[in-house]
Amino acid sequence: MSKFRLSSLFHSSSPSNGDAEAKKLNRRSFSALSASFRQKDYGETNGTPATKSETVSEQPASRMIALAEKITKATEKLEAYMKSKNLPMPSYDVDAPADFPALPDHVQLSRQEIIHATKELSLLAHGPREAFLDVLALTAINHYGLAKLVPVDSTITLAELEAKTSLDPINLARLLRMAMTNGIFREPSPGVIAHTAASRVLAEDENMQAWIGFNGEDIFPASAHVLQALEAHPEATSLTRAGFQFAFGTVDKEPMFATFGKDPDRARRMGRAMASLTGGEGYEPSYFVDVAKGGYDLSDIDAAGGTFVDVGGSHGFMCVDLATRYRNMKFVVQDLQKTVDSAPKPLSADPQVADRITLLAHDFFTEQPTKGADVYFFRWIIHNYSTPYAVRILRNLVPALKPGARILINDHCLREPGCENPWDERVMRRMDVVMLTLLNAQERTEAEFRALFAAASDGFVFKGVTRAEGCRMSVVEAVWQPDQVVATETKTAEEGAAAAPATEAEAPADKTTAVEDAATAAAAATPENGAAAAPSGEAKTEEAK
Ligand SMILES: C[S@@+](CC[C@H](N)C(=O)[O-])C[C@H]1O[C@@H](n2cnc3c(N)ncnc32)[C@H](O)[C@@H]1O
Repeated sequence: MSKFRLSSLFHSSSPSNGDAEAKKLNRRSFSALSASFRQKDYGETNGTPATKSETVSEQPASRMIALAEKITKATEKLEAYMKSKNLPMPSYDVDAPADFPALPDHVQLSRQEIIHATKELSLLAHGPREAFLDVLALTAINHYGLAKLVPVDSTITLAELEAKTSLDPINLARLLRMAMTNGIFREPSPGVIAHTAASRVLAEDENMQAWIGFNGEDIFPASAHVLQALEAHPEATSLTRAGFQFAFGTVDKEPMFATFGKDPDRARRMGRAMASLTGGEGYEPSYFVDVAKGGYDLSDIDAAGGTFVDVGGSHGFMCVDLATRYRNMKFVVQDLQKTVDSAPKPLSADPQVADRITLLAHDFFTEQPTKGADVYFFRWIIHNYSTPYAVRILRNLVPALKPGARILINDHCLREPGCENPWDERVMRRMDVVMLTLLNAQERTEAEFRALFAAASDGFVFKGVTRAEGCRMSVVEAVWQPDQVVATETKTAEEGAAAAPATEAEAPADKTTAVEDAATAAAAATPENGAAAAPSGEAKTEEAK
């Protein structure tokens, strides 16, 4: 029976601290919630999905224990029967039977009890915000705003609800009832609809609405077309030939950001969704800024009054944090013209901070204009691009680099399968596949980052990857050592086929124009922009800092 066990996700790896826990539960981001799987158990205060007989506020802990006991008893019954009949125990070993053996009714009942009770226990352990699993029902409920039409404190009949939507009664009921199987809404009596904690989140949390909309209406259709994209263009490097373009009829026409640039509501939805994902626990800028937390130490550069360039730095929130910590060095935040234009001015209320930060319009597909800086920093940039584009971005630095200049990439860095805790592994690998789906881009392993620098120039000496405890993002570092450059011209010619975009549609020049057109959308995808509009108290607005 060894392979058939409750997920290790439910085991706590460290006891929770009251303040930290409260902070986490208040934080309205999906990454924050998922992080609780890495570090905490939910304890006795967590709610249950409401059932007909029990509500969230009644005896939540006893429901968890009752379910666990039910699972144990039913499992014991099932196992006793199987042993008595000499049946093979359930297993996921390669030679294990693919189907359960036929069981007498009373044993089959035990098996069903295990399935239902583990599902309910799993929902409880996830918490209401993570109950959002089945795509169609959820997307439709979100699209039609049904959660907002159901009163929080009372109930509504299906007929009353139908009168408030354009959905017909049959489809309305079937979508709601499908969602109920995931703890979203409940039907306390036939035809009467009430909220659960999960559907209430859907009614009240705009970040969640954005996340479900982006997932269901953008990522989901794009995912369904990834195979078509891969069949047609197996190299999967073009920004205009991803699943997204096949889904929305824009193959060889425009990258995703350009499409979103034409539709501000859709762009805002993506911005808010991405902000919720990457703006929370495990992704805070402090993991880079705060040396005590394992962040990157810039004291030597600060002491020398050096310069830090944040390439694609949006509105400069990282540099504001860094300049607040390091009081001597200077900062340049580079982004597309429209993003620079929309940045708050001054960037910080503290003139000592603001005066050391320069905002500069720069397209990273052109030559780096800030020469001789100490650090060139890319946060959430390189993972947006397939290798030919990423190499081009790095190579555009070369004319500006002085010996010893550091290039820091702040992205996910994928470890060997199974080395992350299961939840983090899932989050990071899902992000990797979403990058493929939308942009033909990717998350990278250390070896892949190393290869990226090697393809860009021999002058980049790869230093390695560091990652602060509790952070999902890594810092990938290379140093410019021009004496390492050998036969640059020969190498450039040799690697051309591998590193340079092969077709006109893939050429960065193409992409640059499209991205310029879509600067608003691209900017909307940044954590601080999305969070600025969010209701959460954790919003990372510049004003808030
Ligand atoms: C995903 S956001 C990352 C922003 C920021 N580095 C962070 O950590 O949140 C990507 C940023 O790259 C900018 N960007 C996109 N294309 C660009 C280009 N060709 N040149 C410069 N910046 C660009 C966008 O405007 C946006 O601010």
